[in-house]
Amino acid sequence: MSEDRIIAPDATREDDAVEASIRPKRLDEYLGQQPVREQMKIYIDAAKGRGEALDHVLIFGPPGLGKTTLSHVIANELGVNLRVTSGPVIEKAGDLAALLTNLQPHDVLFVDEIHRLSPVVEEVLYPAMEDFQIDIMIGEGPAARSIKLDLPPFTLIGATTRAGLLTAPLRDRFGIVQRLEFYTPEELTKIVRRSARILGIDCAPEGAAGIANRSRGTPRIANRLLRRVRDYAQVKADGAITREVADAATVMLKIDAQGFDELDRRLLLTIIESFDGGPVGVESLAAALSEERGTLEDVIEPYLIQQGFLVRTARGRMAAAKAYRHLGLQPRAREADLF
Ligand SMILES: Nc1ncnc2c1ncn2[C@@H]1O[C@H](COP(=O)(O)OP(=O)(O)OP(=O)(O)O)[C@@H](O)[C@H]1O
Ligand SMILES: [Mg+2]
Repeated sequence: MSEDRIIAPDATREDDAVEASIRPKRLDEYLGQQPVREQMKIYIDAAKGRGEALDHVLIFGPPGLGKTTLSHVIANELGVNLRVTSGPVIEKAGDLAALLTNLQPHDVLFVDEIHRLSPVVEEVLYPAMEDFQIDIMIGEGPAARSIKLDLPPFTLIGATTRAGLLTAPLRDRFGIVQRLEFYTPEELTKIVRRSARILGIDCAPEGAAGIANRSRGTPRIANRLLRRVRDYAQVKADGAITREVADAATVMLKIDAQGFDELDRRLLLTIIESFDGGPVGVESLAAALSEERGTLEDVIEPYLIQQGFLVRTARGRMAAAKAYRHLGLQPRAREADLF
């Protein structure tokens, strides 16, 4: 299996280093996401049974939920090569053509951040996905001519943090669309225990649960927290991760019982204190927090919304009554009634 190295924006160097050992390789190691797993198993078995390439797959969901991992798992289960690239890396139509013409039949081409493909490159992708053909221009000026190339049947897997960022014609060309959801604490507990086992970390079930509860529903955060709590256990305790050690370590890391960090709390507090509870537009909120709008929308908000602390309305973001209570504040009558 050959693959190029990818570094996701939110994955640190250390994440990448341990990634290789703990990243699930088979579908039965891919924990949680039950509907996605069940469906993908059927589609994969069916494609293999017919001896065809799997239909193109679009995977979307917030950072760290397992989009890249799932694409590796799919290629492994299909028993084919995985070629990895990303939207911003493919600058010219020729770059994409080179990637596509080098594929073996039934290979998977994984395009991370597929919403960031340039329009010119996207145009080349349409016939490639639909008819396994590309039109490329040879030469320049009056001598330029277009030639049609046949491609081997392949599977494109596209990943994006939000499906809404994709153009409609691109989205329509994916036969399989999977949306990843935040993981439950039980699912994350299983993931933490599996990672601890692989990394040789002594972690009690309650310790794993303590870590899972504070991981914002996200496996990448759970695995990262596990390593930080291990450090704490090694220096401040006897190396074993118990519930007490997990609690004490996460307090040190300023992660609260909800799994919120300082930025989460600052966002809620800003809406409440600077914008009177909202509604406040995302641009104003991003400016007040000195954060990028994209970071707010992709990384911070989804979990706060899913947990019912933040509400997205037509007129902007509002803090829910839960947010006031969590911060030890009194909800106004309006929030108390509404949410
Ligand atoms: N279903 C799962 N079961 C077990 N571990 C998982 C699962 N999904 C993800 N992980 C772990 O979480 C880490 C992060 O997952 P991954 O890199 O696939 O996220 P991503 O959705 O591609 O994030 P990004 O949007 O930043 O690219 C992986 O290294 C993997 O170990
Ligand atoms: Mg990824």
